[in-house]
Amino acid sequence: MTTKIKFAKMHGAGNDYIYVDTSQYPIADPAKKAIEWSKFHTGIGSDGLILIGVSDKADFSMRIFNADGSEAMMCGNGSRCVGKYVYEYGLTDKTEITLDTRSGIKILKLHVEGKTVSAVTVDMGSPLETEEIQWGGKYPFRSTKVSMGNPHLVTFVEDITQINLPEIGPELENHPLFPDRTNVEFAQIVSKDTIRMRVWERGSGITQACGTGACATAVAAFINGLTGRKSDVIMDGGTVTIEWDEISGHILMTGPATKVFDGEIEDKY
Ligand SMILES: N[C@@H](CCC[C@H](N)C(=O)O)C(=O)O
Repeated sequence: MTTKIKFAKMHGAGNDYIYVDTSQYPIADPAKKAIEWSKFHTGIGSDGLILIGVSDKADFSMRIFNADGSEAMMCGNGSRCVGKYVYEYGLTDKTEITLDTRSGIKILKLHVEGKTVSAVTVDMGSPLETEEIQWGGKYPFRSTKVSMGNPHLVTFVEDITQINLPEIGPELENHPLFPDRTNVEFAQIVSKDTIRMRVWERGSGITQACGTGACATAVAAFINGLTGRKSDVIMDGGTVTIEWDEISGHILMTGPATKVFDGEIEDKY
């Protein structure tokens, strides 16, 4: 059988996903569709698939599938785009939205200009665990593990241009220390409130940006005394601002959300 699925292609700082409103277009096998549709030559082309749905605990729900079909716990850039989607497609007129994710309920604050959402601030909750790793041998650096609901490994280096991310990214993603694999960030401190970061994402490879990765990087920078509580994280596709609130202990991520195009694709099952 074949049905037609309407979707939106959106990106947050260049981190691009296919967004489907499952209240209108249920997807039977999202892991399979994420693999098929994410392919650049034979699919739509994306870093993965995001499903927007209903929730009995929050205004909306979000599920995120990487380009390899694995389901992740959370997506920072995706959550901002979900905020833009539900407002601009008329699913809500609220500018403060609760979002049910596999890593808990997140609060989105929409920055609206006219009828358009230009940016979104997401309360990402508290970082769950942090741990320092002193590598030896092949890896001449120290890294910080940070969980933002999903796992990250952040390494600060003097010169980020010297990092061969296509080689070291998958090695660290699949290192035996991380049985569930990990997202891998390399970062360079630019100033007390600015960080340059590149990412190898678990399940998607090099992406232009990673919201949870930016949060993890800002957390690792602060706990290592490299920055203050608020910093801009500059990634290949754009910049997000991360603030670790001293009173709540929560991470606030502010950044852009952009629609690229609307489309329709046949779902054969
Ligand atoms: N790009 C996302 C994170 C997507 C999930 C990640 N690859 C994982 O497997 O944990 C973001 O913006 O946070």
